[in-house]
Formats: sequence, C-alpha cells, structure tokens
Amino acid sequence: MKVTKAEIVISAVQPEQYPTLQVPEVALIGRSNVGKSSFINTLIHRKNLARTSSQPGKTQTLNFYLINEMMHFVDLPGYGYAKVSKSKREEWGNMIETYLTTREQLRTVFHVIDLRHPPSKNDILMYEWLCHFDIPHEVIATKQDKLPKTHVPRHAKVIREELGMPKGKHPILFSSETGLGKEEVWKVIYSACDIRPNLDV
Ligand SMILES: Nc1nc2c(ncn2[C@@H]2O[C@H](COP(=O)(O)OP(=O)(O)OP(=O)(O)O)[C@@H](O)[C@H]2O)c(=O)[nH]1
Ligand SMILES: [Mg+2]
Repeated sequence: MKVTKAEIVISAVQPEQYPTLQVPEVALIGRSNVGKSSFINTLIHRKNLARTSSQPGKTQTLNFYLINEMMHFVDLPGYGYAKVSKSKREEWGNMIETYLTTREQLRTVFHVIDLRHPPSKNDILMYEWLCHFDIPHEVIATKQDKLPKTHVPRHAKVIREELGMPKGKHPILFSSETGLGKEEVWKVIYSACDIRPNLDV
C-alpha cells in the first residue's frame, strides 16, 4: 500500500470518543513494549507517528490513525506490565475489552508476540479470549531481526504450539527493523477490510 496520508484522529478512552467515520478498522494488541506502535509505523512508512518508546507502558489510550482516508489502525495499550498500578491495569483492561467486543467496524486484530520468547501467560490468555469471543485475529511474531536466522523456525513453532493455533495457521514473522512481513500483513488487511491497494510497495 502506498500511504499518502496518515494522521492521528483521536486518543480515546471512552466509546463516545471513538471516531464516527465509517471505515474498516484493524487493531493492535500485545504485551507492553512488544512493538505494537512500531508495527504501525513500519506498515505506513512513518518514523514515529504512533509514538514508541524503549520504556513499557508508552501507549495508554486507544489511538486511532486514519490511513489514506480509507481505514483506521487502532493502537491499544499493552498488557502485562507489572510496574503499572493495579487500578491502571484494570482501567486499560476494561478499555481494551469494551473496544474489542463492541466496535462494529473492527475487522481484524493483530496480536503481537515477541518471537524471541515463548508466549507469556497473558499472551496465551489473550489468544484464548480472542478465540472465545470469535474476534478475527492474526498472530504477529515480531522482533525477528533480533534472532539468529537459524533459530527462527524453532521459535515460531513454539509460539504455534503453546498458543494451540489450529492446523494451517501460523504466526506471521515480522520485523519493524527490516520490514519483514509487511507485504503479508497488508494482504491480510486488504482481505479483512475489503480494500484495494492504490499502488503496491
Ligand atoms: N529490533 C527491534 N526492535 C523493535 C521491533 N519492534 C519494536 N522494537 C523496539 O521495541 C521497543 C518498544 O516498541 P513500541 O512499538 O513502543 O512497543 P509497544 O508495544 O507499542 O509498547 P507500549 O505502547 O508500551 O505497550 C522500542 O524500543 C522499539 O524500537 C523490532 O521488530 N525489532
Ligand atoms: Mg505503544
């Protein structure tokens, strides 16, 4: 996709603040600091439109980005960051759950997991939760660039097995550093959102 226009629409905490524009949406979910905001920047070729940080807990609201005036990326706060207070974590959990279970124009969720490590307990719970609520989702195994190439297949297999992904499904290998997986992700978006690329990259 050639992204000619990308802008933040709103940082929302309440459903009343969600954009009213009727365009298909894809959302990013995953552990704090796993690389959700970086994933968005990589897909749209922007350095830091979605704010990133080496400190976990950077994204604290539901951030809606409008792309080419035809779709939204929705960046969600991360889960599983121990240093965030219990009440904040509950608040974020409710915010995420409300969005994921009520947003009609949500077409798919990218569930981002760190390829270097086996999925955490929270990763597994989130995966099961998405399956339980029948929310369309794809697993993204990111930070591929941080692993020696020969280790990649073994790590991808651990993620598949620990999550209990069904036969024929596999995590999409991704790197925000090298752009690996970008084309595969855009294909998922075209299909889920029923949009056509203006120009392939
Ligand atoms: N090497 C490498 N670093 C990455 C990759 N993706 C993200 N990072 C780094 O990981 C850190 C966290 O990235 P973010 O995109 O801010 O993570 P996040 O999931 O949005 O984090 P929260 O908003 O805190 O939940 C940053 O220092 C990024 O530069 C990747 O694919 N490869
Ligand atoms: Mg973030």
